[in-house]
Amino acid sequence: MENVMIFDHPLIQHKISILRNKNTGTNEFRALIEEIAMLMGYEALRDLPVEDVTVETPIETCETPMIAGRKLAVVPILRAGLGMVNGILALVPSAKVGHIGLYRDEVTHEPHEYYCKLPNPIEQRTIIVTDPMLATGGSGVAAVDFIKEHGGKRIKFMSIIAAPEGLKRLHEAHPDVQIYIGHLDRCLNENAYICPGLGDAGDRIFGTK
Ligand SMILES: O=P(O)(O)OC[C@H]1O[C@H](OP(=O)(O)OP(=O)(O)O)[C@H](O)[C@@H]1O
Ligand SMILES: O=c1cc[nH]c(=O)[nH]1
Ligand SMILES: [Mg+2]
Repeated sequence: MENVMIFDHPLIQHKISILRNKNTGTNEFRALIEEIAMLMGYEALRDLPVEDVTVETPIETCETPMIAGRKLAVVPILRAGLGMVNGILALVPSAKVGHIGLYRDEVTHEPHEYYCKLPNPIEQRTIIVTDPMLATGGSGVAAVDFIKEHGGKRIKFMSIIAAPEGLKRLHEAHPDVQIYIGHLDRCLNENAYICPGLGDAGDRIFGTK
């Protein structure tokens, strides 16, 4: 699938396996989510724009590329996406951070928006949307719809675990969005949870269960 990258790096797979374990506690879970986001971000930011700056080395003056951090925005989908933000900021500390608050209705599984604040203007920025779980894809599609309505153009979407249903839905709704997935799982269950998945990512990151 064009614009879809599914990671097969052993470090990412190893860390995802620890996340899946129901006995992994909140501290370790949170740290792993951040580490995986950083590893995925390293690859997802491969095409980040750079600008030449003048630097004096001990030998001579040269023109050398640096990342224009102000051109990146990280936009987590609350709550669980928040857990990935510091992993990206460790790579690009000067990136701006927006927030989109969405929760899934427990019965219909439809996303409901409760908060949105994006860096302004957003048009010129590369935007990385983070959410560890891409299940039905409803939240991902709604978040990207929203960012596009606000003028966002260069959008990347990063999820640690995806169900085939959610990946297909997001890719079909937004084929221009570059999607990065840590692992593609088997399917959704009757409650729209990912199988085998890792349970409720937000609850596990914030210890709310
Ligand atoms: O692809 P979907 O079917 O839309 O499901 C995925 C969404 O569900 C979870 O959020 P949740 O509603 O549990 O909110 P939370 O992050 O606050 O726990 C998850 O973090 C995604 O945002
Ligand atoms: O498996 C799932 C599906 C949606 N949200 C989660 O946190 N986990
Ligand atoms: Mg949740």
